[in-house]
Amino acid sequence: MAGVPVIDFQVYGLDGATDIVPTDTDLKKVAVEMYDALTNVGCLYIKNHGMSPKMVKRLEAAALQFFSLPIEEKMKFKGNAITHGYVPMGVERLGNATEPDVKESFVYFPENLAPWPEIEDFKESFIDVFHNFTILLHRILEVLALSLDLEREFFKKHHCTLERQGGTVMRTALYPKMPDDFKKTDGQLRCSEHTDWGTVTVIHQDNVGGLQVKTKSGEWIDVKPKDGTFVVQIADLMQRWTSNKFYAPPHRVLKLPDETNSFIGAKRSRFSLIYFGNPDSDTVVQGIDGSKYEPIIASHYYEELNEKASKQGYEETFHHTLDI
Ligand SMILES: O=C(O)CCC(=O)C(=O)O
Ligand SMILES: [Fe+2]
Repeated sequence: MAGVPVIDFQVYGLDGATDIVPTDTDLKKVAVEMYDALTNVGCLYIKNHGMSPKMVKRLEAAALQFFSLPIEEKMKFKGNAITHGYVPMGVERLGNATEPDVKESFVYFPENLAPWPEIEDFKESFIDVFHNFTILLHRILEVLALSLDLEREFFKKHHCTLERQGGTVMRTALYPKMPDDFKKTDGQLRCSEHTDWGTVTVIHQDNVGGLQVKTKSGEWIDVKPKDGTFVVQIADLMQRWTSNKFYAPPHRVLKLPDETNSFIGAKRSRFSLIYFGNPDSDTVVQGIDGSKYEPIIASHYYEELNEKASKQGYEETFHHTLDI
C-alpha cells in the first residue's frame, strides 16, 4: 500500500525568515525523496517547514472566535470560494458532489477590499500566515523543479505575485461537531471528493483527522495528523505542467474519525488551514515534455474554471479532472 512519506526541509533552516540558501546538491537529496511521493500519491508531509507553531495557533484562535459568532454576524462577511469572506455550512459542493459539504470556511484573498471582522489578530494573522506559506511554497517549488532535473527556478519564477491580488488564496475551514438532531442528506460529505485547481496546496490540520487521498490505484488512504508537519498536495495545474509526471490526488473528508455516518458523535470539531498555490496570471503553462496538453495561460485557465463554477451558481457542482 502506498504511504504518505514525511519529508524534512531542515536544509532551509528551521525558521521561515532565515536566509539560508541551500545548494542545489543539498536540495537534490530532498528532491530524490520527494519524487516518489509526487509521482505516486501526490501527497506528503513536510516537517521543519519554517512556520512557527505560535503563528498558526494565533490564526486558529482568531478564526475559531469568528466561527463561534452567531450566524447573522458571520453572514455580514459572506463571500464564496472565489471571493474573500465567509462561506457558510451547507453551501460548497466540490468535484462531482450532489450535496453540499458539512463545513464552513473563511477565505482570504490578498489585498481584498472587503471588510474584516473586528476580532483581535484576525486580519494580521491571515496576512502573516499567508506570507509564511508563500515562503514555504517557494521552497517546495524549488525542490519540485530539481526533482525533475529542471532548473531550480523553473516553477518558482512564475509564483512572484502571490501576495498581491491573484489566484492564490488561503482558507480556514471548520468541520463543526454536529448536534444530535442533525439531519444529513444522502451523499453528503464533510468535504466532498475533488482535486485542487492550482499548482501546490499546503494544508495545516489540527489533531482530529479525517483527511483522505485517493491513490492512483483508487485506494483511499488516511492522511492522519502528524504533529509539527504540514500536508503538501499536488494540484491540477502542476499535474498538467509536468505532463502528468506529478499526480494531483483526489481528496476528501468523508466524516470525522469518531462520527457516525450521520455526522453525530464527533469528540471535537476539526479545524484546517489550506493554502492554494497558483502561478502568476501571465504564466504560460506548457507541459514539460511538450506534448499532451495545449499551452494555457494561467489567467485563462482560472477564468474558465471560475466561469464554469459561477455559471452553475457557485453553490452548484462542477467537475474538472485531467486525463492521466
Ligand atoms: O480540510 C482539509 O483538510 C482539506 C480541505 C480541502 O481539500 C480544500 O478545501 O480544498
Ligand atoms: Fe482540496
